[in-house]
Amino acid sequence: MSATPVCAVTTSMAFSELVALLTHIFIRHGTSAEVAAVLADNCARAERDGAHSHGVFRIPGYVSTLNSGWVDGRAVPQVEDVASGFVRVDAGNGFAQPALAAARSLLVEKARSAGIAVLAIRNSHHFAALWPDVEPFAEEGLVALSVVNSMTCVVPYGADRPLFGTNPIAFAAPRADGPPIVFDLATSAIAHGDVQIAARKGERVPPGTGVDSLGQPTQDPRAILEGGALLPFGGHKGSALSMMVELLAAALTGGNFSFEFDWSNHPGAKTPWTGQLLIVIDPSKNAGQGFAERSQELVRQMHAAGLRRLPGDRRHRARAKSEEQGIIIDGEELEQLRALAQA
Ligand SMILES: NC(=O)C1=CN([C@@H]2O[C@H](COP(=O)(O)OP(=O)(O)OC[C@H]3O[C@@H](n4cnc5c(N)ncnc54)[C@H](OP(=O)(O)O)[C@@H]3O)[C@@H](O)[C@H]2O)C=CC1
Ligand SMILES: O=C(O)C1=NCCCC1
Repeated sequence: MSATPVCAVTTSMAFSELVALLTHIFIRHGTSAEVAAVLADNCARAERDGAHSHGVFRIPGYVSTLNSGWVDGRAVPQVEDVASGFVRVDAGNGFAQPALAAARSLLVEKARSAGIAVLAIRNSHHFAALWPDVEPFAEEGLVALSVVNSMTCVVPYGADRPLFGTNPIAFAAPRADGPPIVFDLATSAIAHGDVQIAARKGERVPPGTGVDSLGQPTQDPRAILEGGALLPFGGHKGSALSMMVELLAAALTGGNFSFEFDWSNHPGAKTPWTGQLLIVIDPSKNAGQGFAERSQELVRQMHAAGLRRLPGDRRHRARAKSEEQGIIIDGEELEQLRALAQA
């Protein structure tokens, strides 16, 4: 499919066409071809699935981060086989996804032989959605859980100032008669990316998501971004999960806590320099339990109880639509991408 204008302000692109454009932009701004391929695929998947806060919206941020020298787009991840169930990767100040790609086969081999394996990625940057990291494991019959910490912008429940990142948690599990069960959520009441998008569109954010520079509740995204902060989802419960993410993604991997890095010497840098942890489980080790059938039964009962939308359903609907009509890109965003491809 070639880029076809859908109307005055949007353009439809095939997945492969978007990947090619993004790959070109990444290489143009200093990544190796290997890194560009991984990041472009990751970002195009997000756009395809309607995960706009982590789709092409992020490309100018990747570019300014690369141009600032904050991240090494040519880093070659170093994979270490640490123990029977533990793999460690030093991402070499590169992005986390190429580090995961480098360690993936060893991680799966260990999970299949020991029943469980942990991947700890440090010295890395994660600027994307987490579900593309976990979903493929469930497509292979494995259960995967991942956490990443991001930059300080969330006030812990009961505290006076921001300390945690928006710290997402993603989970994927196979099921018998459908796509894997996947959820991926920020532990803040709203992702930072969605606050930026609301600010750009001149929209307000939902109540209870953020505070201004005086700590007063606000629905003005600019007040949150300019000196204000976000709140955890679900009060003390989301705050506890966010604390857990700091421990698993930073303390356990050797990465930075959300408050431990300072990009002030790298103007334009946007990606946090933190850590990522993945836990992969082979459910077949619990012989005879038929995990995928049991998860299917859970889904069946949830639907029987009246549930209309499972986590992941909206993404799969968006994916099906993109596969039918192409990925719809906003005209201004496409212009910006083409400019970055030339710059
Ligand atoms: N790299 C980083 O440091 C960070 C990345 N992020 C990313 O930001 C993205 C967005 O996070 P967030 O805004 O919290 O995500 P959402 O609140 O939009 O969605 C969270 C999860 O809940 C599901 N969901 C949403 N609404 C419903 C509903 N009504 N019924 C059932 N399920 C529902 C979603 O499924 P569905 O997708 O189908 O809508 C998704 O799995 C994530 O991909 C996350 O990884 C966030 C913070 C930091
Ligand atoms: O949306 C968010 O929150 C973030 N996304 C990418 C990395 C920084 C935080």
